[in-house]
Amino acid sequence: MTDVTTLQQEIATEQKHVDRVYARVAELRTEAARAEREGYRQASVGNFGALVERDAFVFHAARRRYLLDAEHEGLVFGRLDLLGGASFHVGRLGVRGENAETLVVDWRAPAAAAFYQATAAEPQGVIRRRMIQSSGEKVTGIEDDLLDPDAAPEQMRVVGDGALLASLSKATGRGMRDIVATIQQEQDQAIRSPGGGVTIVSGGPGTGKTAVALHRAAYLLYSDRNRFAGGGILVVGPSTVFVEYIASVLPSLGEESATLRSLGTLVPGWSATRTDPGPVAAVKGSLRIRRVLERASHDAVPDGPTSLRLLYRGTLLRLDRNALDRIRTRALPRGARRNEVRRAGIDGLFDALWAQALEQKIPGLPKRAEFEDTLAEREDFRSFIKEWWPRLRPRHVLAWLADPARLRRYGQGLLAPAEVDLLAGAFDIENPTIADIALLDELDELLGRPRQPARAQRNPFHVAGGVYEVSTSGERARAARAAATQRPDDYREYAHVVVDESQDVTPMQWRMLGRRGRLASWTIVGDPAQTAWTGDVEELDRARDRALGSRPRNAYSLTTNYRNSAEIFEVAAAEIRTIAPDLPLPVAVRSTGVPPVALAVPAADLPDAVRSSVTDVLGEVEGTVGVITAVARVGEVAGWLAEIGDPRLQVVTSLQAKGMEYDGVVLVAPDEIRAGGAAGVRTLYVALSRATQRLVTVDVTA
Ligand SMILES: Nc1ncnc2c1ncn2[C@@H]1O[C@H](COP(=O)(O)OP(=O)(O)OP(=O)(O)O)[C@@H](O)[C@H]1O
Repeated sequence: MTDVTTLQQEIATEQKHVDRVYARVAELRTEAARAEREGYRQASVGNFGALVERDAFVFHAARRRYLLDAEHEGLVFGRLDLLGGASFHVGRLGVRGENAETLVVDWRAPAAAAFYQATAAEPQGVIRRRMIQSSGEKVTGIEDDLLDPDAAPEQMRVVGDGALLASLSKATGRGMRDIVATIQQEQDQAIRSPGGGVTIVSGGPGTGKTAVALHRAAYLLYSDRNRFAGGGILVVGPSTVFVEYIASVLPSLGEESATLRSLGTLVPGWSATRTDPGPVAAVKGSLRIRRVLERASHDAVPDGPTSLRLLYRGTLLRLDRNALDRIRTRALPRGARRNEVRRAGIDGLFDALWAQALEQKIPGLPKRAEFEDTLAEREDFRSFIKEWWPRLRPRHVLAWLADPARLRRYGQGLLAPAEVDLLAGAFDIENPTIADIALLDELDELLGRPRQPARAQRNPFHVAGGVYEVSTSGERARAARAAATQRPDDYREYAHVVVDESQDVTPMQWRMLGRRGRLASWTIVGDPAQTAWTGDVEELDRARDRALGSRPRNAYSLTTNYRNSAEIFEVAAAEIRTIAPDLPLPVAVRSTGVPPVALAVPAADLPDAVRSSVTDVLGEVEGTVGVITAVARVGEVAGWLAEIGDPRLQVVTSLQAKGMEYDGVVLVAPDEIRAGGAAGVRTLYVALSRATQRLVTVDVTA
């Protein structure tokens, strides 16, 4: 133990430095605000080039001010003392003094890497690593690691024990705890993996995969801002609940250039939160469904015209259903995109009608070109085309799958009869599921877009009538945080794509992601043991490899569970061991001495038991409490708890619980989650590993 005076003296030393840093930050903030104001004042002067320069200047000043504000809390969190006597402080932001001397090194800078990577075995020139804890601007604690005792000068003091455990024992509240100060070596290596290629991070529950993914986004933006802020970083998570949960973390990392989406909201115009039952999801997620969709995209429109009749110069020309079908199929060879080849369909009609006209020897028949022009101008012909070959949207075609007869036809030879039965009734275009979104995206590609005449390039600064925009970047600067949302809705040129909980991405979803990452490097984080996928595993690997392309890969694995108490993880581990006895599991580093509670009650008593467990757990933890239950039960359970009305409480399905973290968890009827074989066990494993402090399971007795 460190004696109190030594600790106080060391805190006072650090406080002195921290005070100096905050004084300097206050100056920098004033300078940035002044630069911003000055920039605005120049708005009415100067030529076009000067205005652009001013825009850039204002933008950078505003961004700097925003970062200084955002990173205020706990700005300095570490210090390294090096061989040779030098030392420096590490923090959320790099800060220089008036004479350009370094006051704080940014945690993402190469110089700070040793703060995370040095160990006693490999000190990397570091003698003492110091974690500085603070509240606001006040230093409240210090924890040291002496990495190279032999090199330590006599007067060097070492205080505290176990900074990591100290930070882990804090309640988490809503939103992931910011781990920037306590990143561990194995995590740091994944965070700083090269910006190109594919970085694959795997690890069991609570090993910090999500934390690593988000810190990596922040690191990439820092290390190559031009490339990654310019193109943008897309971060994809499994559900909207999860995306909301992590959304607060990126701003706290000082990053605003990342776009966050769930798999159900990746396609503009759709926001799906509903999940399909496992077996349905497996069929909808499999690559076979792509061929089913392609067939649908080439099929005749339901309720479309079944024949064409035209009176031409007193003679009736007619095409019946078979003829129309033949023309359509000829115009749509495999791979053709219906919305792009409408012209071929119309040409097919002209061919057939012209042949009839010749055959019937219509008196005074003009040349073919004139014949076509006359027809093309006729209202009856035009309205036929509109109905026979309308512009199809993905939603139209997906809706056709709700018709069992069509589904059977499209699935012929691709889907087993039992699979067709499974899918019958599984499509509701008014309320699509998360899996349907990937199908809509696929259909968008299969259908294509009508060819538009090329438009003249617009000068982005041109407003109208020769007037040029002069204040755009003022707005841009104010909206610096919203930069990501300024991209068009269907933006697909991301510089980097981060996929969290990647074990649950289906083959069809990999295709959807692949379309958004054609030019990107990738970070993929996941845990195969947590997957709910019941479909073909090889197919899944193939689809993933295809999306990631031949880019070089770097794999990292994380081995320490920072979330669960050892007591809680033991229960989760026992569950997954029933199907994977040899699976390497992470080590939970923290013990609370509080064993999880396992209740079993008759069905009639379940509501009361759940209510009282939830009330107890809310009383025992300071932060959030998650009630996790099978999908089919969630509405009912939410009803039981409606009266509690505590904002810390969240009722979620076992699928929505993916990636989430709560201080206390009440798991309702775990058997119902387990039902359904290995995937059920994996889903239950996820649910059991969500709690940091308290876990109660409430089973139903027979
Ligand atoms: N080095 C660390 N120091 C302190 N806390 C950490 C560290 N790494 C991770 N944590 C914390 O551990 C918890 C779990 O992290 P995270 O959610 O990223 O894990 P995960 O691997 O994505 O989990 P899962 O696969 O179970 O969803 C979070 O509260 C995170 O802040």
